[in-house]
Amino acid sequence: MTTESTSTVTAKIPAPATPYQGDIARYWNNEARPVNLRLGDVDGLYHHHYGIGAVDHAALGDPADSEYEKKLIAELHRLESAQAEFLMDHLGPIGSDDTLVDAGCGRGGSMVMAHRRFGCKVEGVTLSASQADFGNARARELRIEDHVRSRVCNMLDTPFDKGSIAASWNNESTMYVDLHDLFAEHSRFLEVGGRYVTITGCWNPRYGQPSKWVSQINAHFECNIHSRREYLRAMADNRLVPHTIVDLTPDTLPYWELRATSSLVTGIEKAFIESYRDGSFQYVLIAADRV
Ligand SMILES: C[S@@+](CC[C@H](N)C(=O)[O-])C[C@H]1O[C@@H](n2cnc3c(N)ncnc32)[C@H](O)[C@@H]1O
Ligand SMILES: CC(C)=CCC/C(C)=C/COP(=O)(O)OP(=O)(O)O
Ligand SMILES: [Mg+2]
Repeated sequence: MTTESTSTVTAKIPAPATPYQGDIARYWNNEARPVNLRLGDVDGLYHHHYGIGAVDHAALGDPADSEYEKKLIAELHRLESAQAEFLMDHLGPIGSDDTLVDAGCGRGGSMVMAHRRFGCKVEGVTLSASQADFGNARARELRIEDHVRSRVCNMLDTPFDKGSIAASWNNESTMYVDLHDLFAEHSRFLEVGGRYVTITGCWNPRYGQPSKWVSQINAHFECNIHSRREYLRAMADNRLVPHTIVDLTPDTLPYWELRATSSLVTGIEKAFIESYRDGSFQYVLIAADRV
């Protein structure tokens, strides 16, 4: 929907902090998978996360119908937006004067949703200049650029003042960073009493070690999935006290099972489905209070 390639915010792009961050910037600068763009085209909210909730089979109708694929795309998108709404349900009371931070903001779909829901400012950071440009162009189209801004910035080293942010989140973006470094930074810019929320995939310590499926997901996305144990330990070490933990694994499986039947498959569907089924991988929400 938006293809502008320049923006005032991203005009000066900082050098990557590490060679790995350079790899991740390149990865997301070059990403243009139909499974993300065609879903975003449904209503202009572009996500890079997965979905939760029951599939509405009545809305999908008959697979033999010529409109079925279009309905399937709309249904996958509805489940992805439901995931972002569920994350936002856990941010606590947010007023229009507050500022939120989306750490690893992708193309900015969640930022638009948060602004629409709370009327607040939302600051997003991504390593990818194309993503930041895309998000800023979308915000201009929606005339919300005074409230919603993406910038190219390392989430481990942000410009936000100490204690200045009411709530922050990572939506499927924690697997690219060291969790101690990440939570130290959220803890620094969050106000005391503020809320931190993540939805993430993590390997399950009860399984033992990362399964072959988890290793496949890491290789596919060039990321490094952490264990559930690591999240809780790193939060505890950084004044983030878990308030709510929800195992979303059963809620995300219908999304994956539906996606696996679509024309937009990317080849990673089997690894998610098998690892969620064998218990080696979990999809979780963790909401924590900054104390
Ligand atoms: C899977 S996408 C998730 C995007 C978004 N949260 C969403 O839900 O649509 C991962 C994002 O993390 C970002 N990312 C990874 N490492 C980062 C870092 N060190 N600093 C800032 N962003 C980072 C990538 O640039 C990308 O935008
Ligand atoms: C839960 C885990 C382990 C997530 C890894 C991070 C990631 C790449 C998320 C989805 O991005 P995307 O929407 O660009 O991926 P896809 O193209 O597969 O939809
Ligand atoms: Mg996607």
